[in-house]
Amino acid sequence: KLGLSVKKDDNFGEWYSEVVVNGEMIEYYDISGCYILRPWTMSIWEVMQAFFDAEIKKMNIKNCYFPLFVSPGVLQREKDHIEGFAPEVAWVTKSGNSDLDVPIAIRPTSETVMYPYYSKWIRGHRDLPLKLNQWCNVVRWEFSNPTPFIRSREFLWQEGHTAFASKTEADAEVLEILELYRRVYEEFLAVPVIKGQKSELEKFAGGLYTTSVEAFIPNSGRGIQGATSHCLGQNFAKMFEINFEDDKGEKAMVWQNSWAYSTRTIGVMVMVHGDDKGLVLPPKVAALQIIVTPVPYKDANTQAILDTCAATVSTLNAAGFRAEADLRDNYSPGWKYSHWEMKGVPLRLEIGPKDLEKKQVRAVRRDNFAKTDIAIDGLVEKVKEMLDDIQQSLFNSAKLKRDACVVVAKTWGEFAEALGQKKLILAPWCNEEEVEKDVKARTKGDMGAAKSLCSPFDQPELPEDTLCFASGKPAKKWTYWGRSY
Ligand SMILES: O=C1CCCN[C@@H]1CCCn1cnc2cc(F)c(Cl)cc2c1=O
Ligand SMILES: [Mg+2]
Repeated sequence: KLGLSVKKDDNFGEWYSEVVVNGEMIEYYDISGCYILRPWTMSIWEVMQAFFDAEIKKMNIKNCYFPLFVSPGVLQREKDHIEGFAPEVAWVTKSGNSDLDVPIAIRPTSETVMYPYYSKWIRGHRDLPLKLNQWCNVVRWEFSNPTPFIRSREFLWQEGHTAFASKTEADAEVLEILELYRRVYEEFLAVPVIKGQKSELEKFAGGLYTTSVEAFIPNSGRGIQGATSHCLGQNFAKMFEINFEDDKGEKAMVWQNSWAYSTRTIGVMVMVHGDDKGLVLPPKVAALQIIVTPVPYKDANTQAILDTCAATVSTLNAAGFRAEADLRDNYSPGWKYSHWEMKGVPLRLEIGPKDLEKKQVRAVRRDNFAKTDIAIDGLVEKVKEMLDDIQQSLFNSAKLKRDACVVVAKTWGEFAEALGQKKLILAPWCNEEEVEKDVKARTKGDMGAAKSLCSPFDQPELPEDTLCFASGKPAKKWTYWGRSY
């Protein structure tokens, strides 16, 4: 396993697919758009899952599991927005040699699977709020260029589906969940995101409004939806007759939300932090935070070096860190350095004869390659400090880089120029759907059209006479635009 054959800034697509394979996160599979998630990926997924699962349990949201298979009649219940998605529904049509009388769909999302039972279970206001989540896989047979983690035909996610007696409760939960998504990205993956609302054109067609956390990939100049939290209003309640007798004895429809994040989060993290030596993992999610490597020297006391490595690992593990020693004697120190750098391990501790003598270790950071000699005495404290600093500085540098990509555009000319420079564009918009469609039409091309990404909750000042960048009409709000995944 030598180094990468391309540089991140020279051939981003090729760099990405090599990094996820050489970093032992992904193995390509013989079915297009499907990928093997190796342990190095699953450990990252599990760290995020542990955090998010604990947080939703504090909100009294319960986990459940609904079937993978959807009967066709039920899937078509929500026909208005389904027809747009019909081509990506995967169907089971046979078992063994015999055809099924009725083909069965594989869930692309679970609204139509779950809501007939919400209707059955919700009778009176005492049955509310009903708040369920499931950790599962979904299948969408997409045809646009598949990319590990970012766009695959099967992916892992959580999908939350909640029902309330009032809109107020639903509105509050939408934002509570969105804040958890921000924390997943910013506190665990060290990726900056923008919280905002989707336009009418970009929102989930079956819902009332959509909020999202939007990330940005500087190398490709593309925005990417990081996670999404919808208020569904009473649309699904109407369709699936999910109503209840309220405390005044009146019949009322429930107010619902649905929200999800997926393994796409991991792809975003790789794209943002990776470098030309491979993965760069934020310590919070790294399966291995510290790798200890012996640097044996011809006549030095090799056994003492190996013993010190092992002892250092037990000390660090006892202190709650995820540390291992690479004591394999069939690989050189140099080989080990590039191997663990490729896998993105945040911190390496080298122990050679000199270090043994001085009762110290040589610490090497993965993010900036800084080398520091640390006394074995007080090692745990120093390692904690370094890992915290790596986590914070990964976020800080990603935020600086993302902010440097943001351009404010007030006219079409400025917008088009910024788009050509692969920027993330913040522009005043009249909020008219026709104008948004026009922007898409005018920017169509082999790089894909520009689209609205979100209108940030954190709105900059909008002076009275500000005009829309695209229509020249009075602007209503600031909105982020760009090409996207
Ligand atoms: O984004 C979320 C959060 C978690 C629960 N679901 C919603 C909406 C999902 C939209 N969506 C997304 N993709 C879909 C693909 C399909 F083939 C079909 Cl039939 C439907 C959909 C579809 O409704
Ligand atoms: Mg889709």
